[in-house]
Amino acid sequence: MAVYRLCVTTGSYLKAGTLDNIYATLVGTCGESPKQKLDRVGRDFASGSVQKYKVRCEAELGEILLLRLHKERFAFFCKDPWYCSRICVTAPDGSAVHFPCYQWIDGYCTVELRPGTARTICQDSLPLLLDHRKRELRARQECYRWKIFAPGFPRMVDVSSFQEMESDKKFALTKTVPCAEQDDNSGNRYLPGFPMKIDIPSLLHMEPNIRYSATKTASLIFNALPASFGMKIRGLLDRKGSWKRLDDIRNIFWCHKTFTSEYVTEHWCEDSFFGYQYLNGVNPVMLHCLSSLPSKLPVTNDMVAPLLGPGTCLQTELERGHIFLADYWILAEAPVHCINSLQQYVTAPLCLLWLNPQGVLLPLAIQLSQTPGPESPIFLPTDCELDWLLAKTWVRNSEFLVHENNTHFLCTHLLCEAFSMATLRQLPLCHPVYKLLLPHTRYTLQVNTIARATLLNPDGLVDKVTSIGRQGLIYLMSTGLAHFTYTDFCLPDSIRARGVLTIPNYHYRDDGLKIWAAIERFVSEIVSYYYPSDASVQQDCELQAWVGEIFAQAFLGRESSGFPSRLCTPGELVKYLTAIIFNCSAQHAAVNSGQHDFGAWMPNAPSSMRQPPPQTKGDTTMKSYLDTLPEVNTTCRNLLLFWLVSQEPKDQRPLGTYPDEHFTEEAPRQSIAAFQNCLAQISKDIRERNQSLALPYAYLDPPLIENSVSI
Ligand SMILES: CCCCC/C=C\C/C=C\C=C\[C@@H](C/C=C\CCCC(=O)O)OO
Ligand SMILES: [Fe+2]
Repeated sequence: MAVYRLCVTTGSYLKAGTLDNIYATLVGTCGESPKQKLDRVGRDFASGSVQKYKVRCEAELGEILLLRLHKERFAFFCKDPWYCSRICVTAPDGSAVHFPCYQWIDGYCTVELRPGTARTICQDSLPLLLDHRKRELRARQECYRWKIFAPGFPRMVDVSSFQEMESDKKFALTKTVPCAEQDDNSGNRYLPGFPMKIDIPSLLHMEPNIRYSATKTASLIFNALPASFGMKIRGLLDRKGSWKRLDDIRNIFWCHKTFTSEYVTEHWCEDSFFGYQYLNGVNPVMLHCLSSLPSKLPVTNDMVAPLLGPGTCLQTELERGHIFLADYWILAEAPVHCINSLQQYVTAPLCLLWLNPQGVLLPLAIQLSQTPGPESPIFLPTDCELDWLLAKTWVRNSEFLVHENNTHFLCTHLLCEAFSMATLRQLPLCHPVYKLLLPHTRYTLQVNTIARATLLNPDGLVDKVTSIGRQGLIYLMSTGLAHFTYTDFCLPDSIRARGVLTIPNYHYRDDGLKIWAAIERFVSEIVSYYYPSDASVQQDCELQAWVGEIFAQAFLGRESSGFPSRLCTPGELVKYLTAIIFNCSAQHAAVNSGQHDFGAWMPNAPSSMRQPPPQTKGDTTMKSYLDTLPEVNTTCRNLLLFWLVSQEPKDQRPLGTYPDEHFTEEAPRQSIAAFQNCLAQISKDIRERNQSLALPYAYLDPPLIENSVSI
């Protein structure tokens, strides 16, 4: 008789425990144990419990290859989901094998787990294990299916398949009809008290392993309700018409003021703060260094000489690499729509900036369209104050649109969703890249599903608050994806290509590069441990299918994007994984967490403009300025969203924390510890630097960065 001891850990999430019966079977190289019920005196599998059981076999099983967990009905009780964290099996000779699980097991089924030692497909030779990999992936591909949101968009998760799974329907693996056109919109409706439509059905059937935890859901609701209730009872969410005075905007939030939101309210008019936001605001990716002016922006030396001062000229400053451009060309053909039944406007400005000898970035000239001419005057800091303020506000509106739709939603949320999907569909649980990436995909499918149901749906929040609405968003994101490159995706390359390596006080760049380097060091240790040669990368067909699927589904197979469609060396793999982890964590934090800070003072980030851009100078009054900014209800609806998404709902996991121990070998665990030490040092340096700054930059302080896109 051989006795194997099992130590079973149930997760400590709310309702993680189960009343269902759990049985176990051990499969080894020398045979299989009988299926045995895991049953002790008292309550089994309570939330947070660690319980020990014995599995008896007639003879020893040899090397343990698989652990089968069977979940079956208990008496007359109905199905009770179980979150199993891990199981440790101790063999009769005292050796221990760890089986990471970290998943919800729903319904009555059998789950087969492999020991925690990570293995690529090339490292497996036993037919049993090769077959297990295949079956695991087939099941995942059946569960997580791609769907097309709109032509030109990265593909996304098909949530209706979870409902279909529940009702055991049969269907094709990928739906090819764009869902923006095919959906039955009957579930998309107004709920009492809500200012926009909500697509309820898509929220109901989330697969438990990608669903927000109860804590996170409760925290999101808890953040939303008091803020929306406060605005509702003051009538702000329903009040149409212009703001009567700029100062009234200060009173939208009385208890959600932050140090930065107050700073913005004080300094928003200053040119130096306008320039600062290109470096350390929520959209720090726009600037390109110019060596000559583009013909579409005919700024002359005479125009800017008063600002440049004596001893220099535009040509000299161009030669010195001190002239930068923010070009909003992408907005030129964006459709516009109506809000509160009134036509809204959009434009595609060009904003020229100068890095002065004191190291301060200042706006030099603004042209509010891509076509120069008498109807598109070039606005200058020397113009009258309100003309210049209005021109800058138009640029801030363009910033809002490009930032929210492309820098934020497309390049972090949607791309990270595609990475999550490919990881779930193409890599088995035992694959080292799965173990590495899974923590960086946590809650991404869920938050994007919520965003699609509340923001991107017809008459959802995007239609209610932005000048371009949902159709404009679809245009902007598909055009953005068609131009997005691997260079843009990799921070060091993007900094180099944009020529912004030496601008002083560019904290996003400095902190971002340190975090990039820390991730790169960590990833290269993991990769070199599992991929000793070029051949080991090239022959890993699961890895190649994963990268191929991302290329096809996220980047729509566009070769000119520069994204790889296959990986040939460990170095290429390191860069690719580093970029994915950086964008899922740090990049999202940099472009997400400051939305309330920089947007609460609405004129700094207006979501829509109600008058056409000025074609002449000297006509702007405070009244025409206020009549151009969004109406009261539009402002408040947008600020509600900014408030909500700037705070990560509870149940956070900061960058580099891996409480789910997917890696069980010593080497990767040491690499994780070294990564954590490195991030702690970066945090210390950032906090020290911030002490001497008038406006601290903390968005890339590692403890404040989430591992994944989860809000
Ligand atoms: C006012 C109530 C809205 C409720 C929505 C609840 C949560 C939001 C869920 C996800 C948000 C994700 C992203 C959205 C970002 C950009 C979308 C485009 C917005 C725009 O163009 O206005 O934020 O992290
Ligand atoms: Fe976000």
